[in-house]
Amino acid sequence: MSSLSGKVQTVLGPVDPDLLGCTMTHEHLAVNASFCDFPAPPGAEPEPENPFQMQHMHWLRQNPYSCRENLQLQQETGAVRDELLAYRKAGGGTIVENTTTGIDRDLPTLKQLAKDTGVHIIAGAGFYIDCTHSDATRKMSVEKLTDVIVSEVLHGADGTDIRCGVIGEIGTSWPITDSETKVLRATAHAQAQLGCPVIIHPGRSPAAPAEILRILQEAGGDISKTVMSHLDRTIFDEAELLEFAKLGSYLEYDLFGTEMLNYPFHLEVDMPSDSQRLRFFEGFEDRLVISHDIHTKNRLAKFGGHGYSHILRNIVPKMLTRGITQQQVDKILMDNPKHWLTFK
Ligand SMILES: CCC(=O)NCCS(=O)(=O)O
Repeated sequence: MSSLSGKVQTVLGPVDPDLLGCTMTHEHLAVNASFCDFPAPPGAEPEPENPFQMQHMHWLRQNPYSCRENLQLQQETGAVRDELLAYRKAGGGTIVENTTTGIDRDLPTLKQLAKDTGVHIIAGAGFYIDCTHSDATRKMSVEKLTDVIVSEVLHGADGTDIRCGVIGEIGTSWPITDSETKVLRATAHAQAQLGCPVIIHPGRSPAAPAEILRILQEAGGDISKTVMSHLDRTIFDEAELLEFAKLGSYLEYDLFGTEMLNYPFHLEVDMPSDSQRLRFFEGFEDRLVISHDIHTKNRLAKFGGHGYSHILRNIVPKMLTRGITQQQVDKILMDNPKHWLTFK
């Protein structure tokens, strides 16, 4: 195991896990989400000419991926800084920033944001979904990919000495591609060396999460230190969720604040509302983590969105009125992230 054992690695260096406080396990503070560009679904109104105006807020919320400018979150560092200050005021302590290679990870900006706001920021190592892999990434062997990931954690990434504290979000499509399979195996090998946390973006099929865990496990990964993201758009059947939970990963509901009629990437999916998300929680609090996965401008407070404090300000009170106890809330927001993020 590495010298990071018993610590959490932030962009400002290793910290004692007890310092993390409330943690959002899946956010983006600076990401270029152009790869998400998607035409509005059949029947939707056309894109307004000047979309960031009050009268177009509803259109943007319903069609966030059909407006290219909306996908440039990396242009909004000032607004993100203000939001992180508000997040601290609302009781937030830590944010896991899930931007990996292929979607414009910006470690110097993350480091500056952490210094300016006092929020602990944990950066992600590794590679996103296949369509963002470069030719060089595709050509790498599992061994080479492992070396790159290990180096991003131990020495720093993107030509900086800023170190990543988690592997992921590692992106997969459905079906999982050859290049993604190699990255998953490399992720498992790197995790076995480092004893570090891993977080996965599954493809959009209920079969994807279990298949990913199978590949990781076969390659020596530690499922108990792995988060499966985006379950709120992936597994809807209660029995299927129960079966998946038995595999032992953390279960992540990370699209809080996303309420849209047509989920363009999979029109068969009915995106749950925030209230409906809470219905999946019963009995899982020992393995649950939650977040917003903000990756578009319209979700920032500056553009009329819910911002990074939505869970702390609005969802926690709703959890309490739905019979989730304060002790369970603390597990979900503090204890589970802390245990996941601590190096073995
Ligand atoms: C970069 C963030 C991202 O792509 N999130 C996608 C979320 S989901 O729509 O696939 O659930």
